[in-house]
Amino acid sequence: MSEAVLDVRRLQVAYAGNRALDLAALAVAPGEVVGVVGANGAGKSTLVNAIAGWSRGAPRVTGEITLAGTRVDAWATHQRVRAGLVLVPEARVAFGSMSVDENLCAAFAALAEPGRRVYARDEVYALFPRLKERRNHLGSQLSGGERQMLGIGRALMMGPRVLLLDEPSIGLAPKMVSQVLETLRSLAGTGLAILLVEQNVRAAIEVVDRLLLLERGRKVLEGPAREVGEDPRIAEAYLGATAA
Ligand SMILES: Nc1ncnc2c1ncn2[C@@H]1O[C@H](COP(=O)(O)OP(=O)(O)OP(=O)(O)O)[C@@H](O)[C@H]1O
Repeated sequence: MSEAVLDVRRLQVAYAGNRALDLAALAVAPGEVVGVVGANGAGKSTLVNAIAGWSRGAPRVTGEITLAGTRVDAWATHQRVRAGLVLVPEARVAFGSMSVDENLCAAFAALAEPGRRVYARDEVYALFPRLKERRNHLGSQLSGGERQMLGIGRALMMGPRVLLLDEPSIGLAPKMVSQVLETLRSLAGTGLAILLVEQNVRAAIEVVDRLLLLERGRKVLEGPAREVGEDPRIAEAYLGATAA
């Protein structure tokens, strides 16, 4: 496997003194899709938010986050985005009162550098023809799946090296879930590194290379998707997720 483009070590996050995450190590290589699963409150969102440098509230975050060989953990969110560490937030539209087209045009335009593909708006439309059909619709009028496509499209226009996604399948119809996840798989085929938080374990197993199970902020299992998928602890998490 090629060298990691995202390398996370000793990442600890606490909210008001309560430890929400304590992760010894996590690495994602170019072209790799790593899935993070776990029950509600396991620390999945906390993990991707801490890597992106974004948070609700004011958690205390310590640890090393290295992007393409450069430490970024002391950087502000926008600096990490400029460097290619881009979070697609959970089912939200950037600008609800702007059209799809305007939302895409408002994406910060990254400089092309080796290891980064900066998508043009029309390339996003080629990837998601549905968004092109809806180009003049307001962000607030989009369905859950269309919002997710718009979020991914905006992220691609920022020239990501690493794409972080927080539950892209949430609220989507099963067909749309597989469409979005398959698109992520094909993006990884172009060399993009993807870290994907997913409650839909069954769908995630279909597209990820490696799966990591978090419990109470700690990694309790990590391995190739198929192997880990057979572990009873994953089945429990999966059943927990479907019962919710
Ligand atoms: N802003 C915050 N302030 C205080 N505690 C928080 C905050 N955000 C998360 N937590 C706590 O940190 C822990 C991890 O939460 P997190 O949202 O990361 O879990 P999750 O695995 O993403 O859960 P879910 O699947 O429900 O989204 C939980 O105990 C949660 O209550």
